[in-house]
Amino acid sequence: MTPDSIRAHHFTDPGAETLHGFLLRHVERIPDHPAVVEYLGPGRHSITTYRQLNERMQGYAAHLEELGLDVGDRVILEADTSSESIAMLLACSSLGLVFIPVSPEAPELRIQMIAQATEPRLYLRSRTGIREWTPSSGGLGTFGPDGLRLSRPPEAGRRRRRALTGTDTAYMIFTSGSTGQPKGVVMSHQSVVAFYRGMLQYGIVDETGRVATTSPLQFDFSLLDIGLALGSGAAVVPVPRALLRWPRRFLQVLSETGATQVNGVPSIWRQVLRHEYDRLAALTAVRGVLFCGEEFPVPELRALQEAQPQACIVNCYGSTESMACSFTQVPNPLPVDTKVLSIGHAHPGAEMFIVDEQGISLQEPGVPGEIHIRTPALFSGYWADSASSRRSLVVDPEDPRSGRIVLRTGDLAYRGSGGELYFCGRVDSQVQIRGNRVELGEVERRLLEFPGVSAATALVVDDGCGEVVLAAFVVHTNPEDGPDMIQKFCARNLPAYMVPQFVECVESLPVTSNGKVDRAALIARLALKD
Ligand SMILES: Nc1ncnc2c1ncn2[C@@H]1O[C@H](COS(=O)(=O)NC(=O)C[C@H](N)c2ccccc2)[C@@H](O)[C@H]1O
Repeated sequence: MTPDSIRAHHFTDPGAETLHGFLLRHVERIPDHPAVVEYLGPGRHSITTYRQLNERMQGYAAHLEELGLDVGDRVILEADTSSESIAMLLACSSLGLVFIPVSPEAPELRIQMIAQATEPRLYLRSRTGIREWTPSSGGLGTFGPDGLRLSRPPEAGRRRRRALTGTDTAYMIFTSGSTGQPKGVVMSHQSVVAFYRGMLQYGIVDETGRVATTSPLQFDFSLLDIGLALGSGAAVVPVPRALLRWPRRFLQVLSETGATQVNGVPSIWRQVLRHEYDRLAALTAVRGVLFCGEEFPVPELRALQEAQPQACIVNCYGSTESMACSFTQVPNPLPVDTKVLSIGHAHPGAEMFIVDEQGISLQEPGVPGEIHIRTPALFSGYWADSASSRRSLVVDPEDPRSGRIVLRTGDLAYRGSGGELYFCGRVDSQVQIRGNRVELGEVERRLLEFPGVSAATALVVDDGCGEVVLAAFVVHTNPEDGPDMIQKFCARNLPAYMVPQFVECVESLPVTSNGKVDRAALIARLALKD
């Protein structure tokens, strides 16, 4: 029986796999090593060491601990990635508080929806925040380098839990809701640590690494970046969101902070490749690039490889429900006939497999099936939505009697000759056009073969008369080749029902807050054209 007097200070069972335990495991060994390198403007950046990060976390945790919050209580963190927000998420983790990152740029309605759904005990905003709106109930505060300031304490609560276990929730990420109501992906400590352990076996960065992170904290890509850096004894380099859309400034941040690894969705490279190719090529300190979230258009990927021949480019596939799944190095140079990138095999400790509509596992090359993932990094479920959880967390179709749960991804892939997988769209992105089943990705890949097209998005809209219209938006560098040239090219290379009836050349594709192509915005633009 452990007397209370020697109970762990932060209610953490020493044996538990916890997020804060994992991310701070190098503190004792390299206390004076850079943990976070923050760009402050031309010629200025600040360094937070592992010791300083740990001290700031302990300071935040000591203040939070006085508030009578309990394991499992929710804390909304409105912040971008910074040394403070990392220290704050670690502090929450050390007390078993569930942090829910939301972007300072997130629409008010989205934050209100998340607050209403999760009933947070505390709403914390980084000191640099400018939002006027605040939740009407629960504790309220801001945090910065000088600590946590509460403008409204949380209602008094009573601690019921005795210790934090690995199955307790570390964080919740709300999906973008691009395909319906945003869902809260509930991630346990042991799942996120299991994912980190799998990822770190690739040795993507070493202790000299500086990992530039370009995703909003509300997108779990940022949590991958933080885990990749701190788990490797390297440093996190947050790229200020406001500079990301200015190619020259984006590259200046990378150059002045000494970034060696640049992580982000494909769209972060689009304007850089178009307008600052030479400055990108001058960035010789970059040793690696990792992208995820959607397919990287092959013409743009080739341009990135040419500008950064020394960089190892990794295609990271996965969904928030298991954080990510596979890390596949892009061949350098890409073979000339490359149409689709491999998403390879799952990280060590996990396994991807594909099944047909009957749930039969597919081994033969070239036959598409739905990706399922066996992994210890599974999410716990969607917050307050057991029906959706049951659709994603299913018994292993290859061994249903075992009761073993796997992730059903909703993604389609087929096997290559070596058993590796090739992503080929989402189950729900299969559309019927005049009675024919069409994979929109196949139309996009064909559009990308037209000379000068660097990015393309195909989608279907209802023409109001019960028919669907196949439309395409393309980023195209030879403006004299108009949409009709592209349509003729498609007509020569695709069956008639796959030829976009509407093609528009655009300077850039709209992106969501997470940096993915914003298909809803494109559909809305089409609707306005009627
Ligand atoms: N490399 C890909 N090629 C092609 N389609 C993809 C790819 N990575 C995802 N996707 C797509 O994006 C979906 C997941 O979307 S998501 O839930 O918003 N999560 C993410 O996109 C980020 C994901 N959690 C993550 C975070 C950190 C590293 C890797 C992956 C997947 O189901 C795929 O459809």
